Amino acid sequence: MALLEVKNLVTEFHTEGGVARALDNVSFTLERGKVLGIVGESGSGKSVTAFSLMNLVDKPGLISGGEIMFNGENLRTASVKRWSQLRGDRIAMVFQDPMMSLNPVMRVGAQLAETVAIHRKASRLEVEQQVLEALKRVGIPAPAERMKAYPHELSGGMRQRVAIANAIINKPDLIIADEPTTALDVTIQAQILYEMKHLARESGTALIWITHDISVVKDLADEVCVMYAGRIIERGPVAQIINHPLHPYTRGLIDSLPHAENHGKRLYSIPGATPPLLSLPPGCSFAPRCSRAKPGCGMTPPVFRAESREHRCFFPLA
Ligand SMILES: Nc1ncnc2c1ncn2[C@@H]1O[C@H](COP(=O)(O)OP(=O)(O)OP(=O)(O)O)[C@@H](O)[C@H]1O
Repeated sequence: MALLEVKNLVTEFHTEGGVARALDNVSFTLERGKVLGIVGESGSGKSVTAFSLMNLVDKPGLISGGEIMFNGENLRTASVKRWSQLRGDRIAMVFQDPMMSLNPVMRVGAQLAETVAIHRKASRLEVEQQVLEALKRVGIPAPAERMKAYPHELSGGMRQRVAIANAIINKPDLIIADEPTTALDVTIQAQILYEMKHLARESGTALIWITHDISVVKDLADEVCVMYAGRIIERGPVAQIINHPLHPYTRGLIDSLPHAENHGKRLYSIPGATPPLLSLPPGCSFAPRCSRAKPGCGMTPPVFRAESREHRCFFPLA
């Protein structure tokens, strides 16, 4: 049994202008200990996916359809009490801004200790050992000293490491990381990516890594879902997605990456912008931006097809 099975997940926002379907029948599977990358431009639905999985979608948003099976349990019907047991223990999240999960007026050690103590009974000494261990595992130097610090006394990179330590401390089955390295400089980004992958492998934790940058998932993920306007438009093993994308949108994301051959040249960018969810075109939502689009593409939305791989395109790349 897969750790996580998401089937036809629909999340909508009921706004004054109408109902915006931010997730439209999103489905994927994640095995224990594996890394899934979710990529797409701004507004494609990546964060809404994360918040839906954590049951953190707030009004005017609502999960209105589909199933989220986690360890065989249907999370769509889980009670508030069950969610408080799961969140921070079996499923944890790391945000782009570490202060989303850290308390600014609490010392680092105390907050990590609280994350442990909420979920299990342990002596003060045992908890302290666990906190020290978690801080060490995320590469924080002099962890005994850092335990006494407040978050604002740490650098951005260190704060993010503390947030990651807070996420891993109870050895969850799943960590959802929503662009956690975007605000950090490139060397720290690379270190954190490497360490997260290592941590996940070591402890059998599955990882969902959300990013707008497809190059980030290249060395990190096992599988990738590419999202566009609330739908997964292509899904598969990372090497296949990067080396042989089937959807022109995925191709566009890859072509927008800087690499040796386009050094010094103007970088490619996909023309146009993601359409607003309240006025999606009737057919393929990427068609208005797609250089390969044919008249039929604008008629009906493409369904998910599984040919050589799963994708949503009427005329996939060879
Ligand atoms: N609170 C909200 N009210 C109304 N619509 C919302 C709300 N939150 C999200 N949406 C809709 O869901 C869409 C997807 O948002 P989401 O935050 O998931 O995008 P994203 O892919 O994570 O983008 P980014 O990389 O910029 O964070 C938005 O474009 C917006 O139309």
